[in-house]
Amino acid sequence: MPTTDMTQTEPQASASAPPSRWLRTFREAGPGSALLVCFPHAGGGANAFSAVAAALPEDIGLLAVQYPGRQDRRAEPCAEDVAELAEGAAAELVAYTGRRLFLLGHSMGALVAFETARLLAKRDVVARLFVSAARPPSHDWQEPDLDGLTDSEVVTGVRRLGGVPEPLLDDPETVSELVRVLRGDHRALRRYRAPADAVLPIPVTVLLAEADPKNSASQVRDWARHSTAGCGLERLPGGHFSLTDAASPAVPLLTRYIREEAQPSQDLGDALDDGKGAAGVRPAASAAPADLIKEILLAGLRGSRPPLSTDLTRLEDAAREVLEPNAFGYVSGNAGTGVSARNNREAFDRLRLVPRMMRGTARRDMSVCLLGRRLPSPVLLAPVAALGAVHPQGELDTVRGAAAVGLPFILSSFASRTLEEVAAAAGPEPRWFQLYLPTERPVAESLVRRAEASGYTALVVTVDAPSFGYRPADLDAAHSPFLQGIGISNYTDDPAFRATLPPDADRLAVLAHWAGTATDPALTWDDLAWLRRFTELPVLVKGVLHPDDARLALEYGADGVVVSNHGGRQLDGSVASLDALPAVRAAVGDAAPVLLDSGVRTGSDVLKALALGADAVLLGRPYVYGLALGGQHGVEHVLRCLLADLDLALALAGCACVADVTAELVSPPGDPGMHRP
Ligand SMILES: Cc1cc2nc3c(=O)[nH]c(=O)nc-3n(C[C@H](O)[C@H](O)[C@H](O)COP(=O)(O)O)c2cc1C
Repeated sequence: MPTTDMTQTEPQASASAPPSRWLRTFREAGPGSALLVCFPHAGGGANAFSAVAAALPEDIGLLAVQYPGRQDRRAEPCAEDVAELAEGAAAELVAYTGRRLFLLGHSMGALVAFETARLLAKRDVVARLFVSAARPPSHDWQEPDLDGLTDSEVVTGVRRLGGVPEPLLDDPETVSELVRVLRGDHRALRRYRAPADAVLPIPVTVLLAEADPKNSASQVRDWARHSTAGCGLERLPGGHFSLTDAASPAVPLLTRYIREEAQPSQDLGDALDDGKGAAGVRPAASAAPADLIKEILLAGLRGSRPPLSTDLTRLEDAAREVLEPNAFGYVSGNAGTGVSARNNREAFDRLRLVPRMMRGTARRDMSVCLLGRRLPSPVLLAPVAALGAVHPQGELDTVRGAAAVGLPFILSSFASRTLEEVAAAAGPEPRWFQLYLPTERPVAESLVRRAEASGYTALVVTVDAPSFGYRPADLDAAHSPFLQGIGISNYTDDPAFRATLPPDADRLAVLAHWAGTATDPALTWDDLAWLRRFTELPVLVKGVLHPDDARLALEYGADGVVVSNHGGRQLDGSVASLDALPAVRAAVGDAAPVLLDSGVRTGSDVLKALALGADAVLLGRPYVYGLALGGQHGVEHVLRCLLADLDLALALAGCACVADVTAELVSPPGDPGMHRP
């Protein structure tokens, strides 16, 4: 039960601010400066934010919303619903168009701030929404009906959460006022229902206090479903009222976000940069990938840190915090004992690089030519099914993030958005389509024709999944995103697929039919030859580990192969892709491209794969975790980090371009890490 704070002093009236019904100005902070706009909890008033205002640095202004029915608006009745509060605040915030607004809502205030941000979305004034001690709008908050409780029962709830000094709770007048306001606010809160389309185009940061009895990481994770621009979690010490405590532990964090996003000062950027152009927070179009390092460090001087770790191996743990457990199990899970996935990492870790010095690597070219097209770097995004289980914008945010960096996204057959929707989101950037050959040939043909018509420039036929692997993480939870209908969008409206269904098929019948036909355990190489005959698109065969399979793939018409053990998700005890790579490359020769995935996490991993004969690599789970943590921006962050790491690794290894990365780069004979083809 949110509580009130009726003890604090009034904000200073600002000489420049117009008289306002809804907004109290704690500090204007000068024209053009960023403004933090605070929305109080149920029972609370604008003054709840006086400690935050006092602790914020002077370059950030602070306004707090005053709801009717309390403090200087005591004479007015409390609002009937959250929408009324949001409309009041938004109507006055419009006057601040031209400033960068950061909305901060505490407890019930988070819903009001969220609805206010929705109302202001078209005006593009709100840079970020911070929500504290609050469950997502789509959740039932399960607040008690205070009209059915006695005053002393209400006060017991207030005591449990803290936030009101104990002596005030012994004062009958304060208690009666507090209970009146709380009852009014709770009526508005209980009436609130998030609209179905309640998604913001701005990033959201969730502030979660470690000892908040009302909110846990699992209860707040669905905030991610309400933003298309990414959602991150920040932890605070303390309880439900940690944000507004006198110690204000959130202030350094709020300051960092606001300074980073409130139009960085060009002068400062110029002064700090060593004369080669301003280093803003966003990358310059012409910047080398490794310039990301300079950008991050310069932004650090302005008080900001990257929103996600630059160590991509740490994103799995971070994603565990924000993903619903079944979704996390689906993405992170492996086949059986997980040894195949461990083999992948062990193979990368075992191999040693022997860098060369003094080779003039000031300018590097990471581009590669693949299937007749030049790509900016030897990295693609691996096909991953059902990305809608990870983020509401799933494949759309992924392809947008990939397009921002210029890397091709390989769309899975089992996507949660149709291949046409994804093509539209990709714009002119390259995209490939991964095909699971279904039992029904007309369905395969229809999918391929649609991919051709939608501008996909290559097909990746996955052959290591005649059935899904034995994955205890999914089985223990008796969970699969597909059973919820996530990941079958390419089929449900496909005319050839629909033609194979009985006319009266209900949802379950559609799912059962899809599950029984979407992959084909009876496939042989002849099926590849059939595919080859009816499409002009280049075809790569994914999931090859044995050199003879690589030879057969080419013999039956493939244009290249992807060495992969599916990230360790199919056959338990499988050889690592990296260990299988040299023999596959030897079998294929120089005639066709060989790509590799499974276990790639760093720039040095990419270098090792290139040194052992790969033309390019596919990145798997790291970008999926980026998607979970930050939508499109999360994907972009992961890709930019990997490319910066790779660019730097090339320089440090003495390679000016990808062609310079040869078997000579891996450790010499006699070393236990020796892996030359
Ligand atoms: C959740 C998940 C779903 C996947 N879905 C597909 C798929 O639909 N088609 C496919 O060919 N590979 C799929 N893969 C395998 C990836 O394409 C890739 O081979 C693997 O993720 C690489 O390993 P890594 O995650 O260790 O980088 C999936 C992998 C994951 C983690």
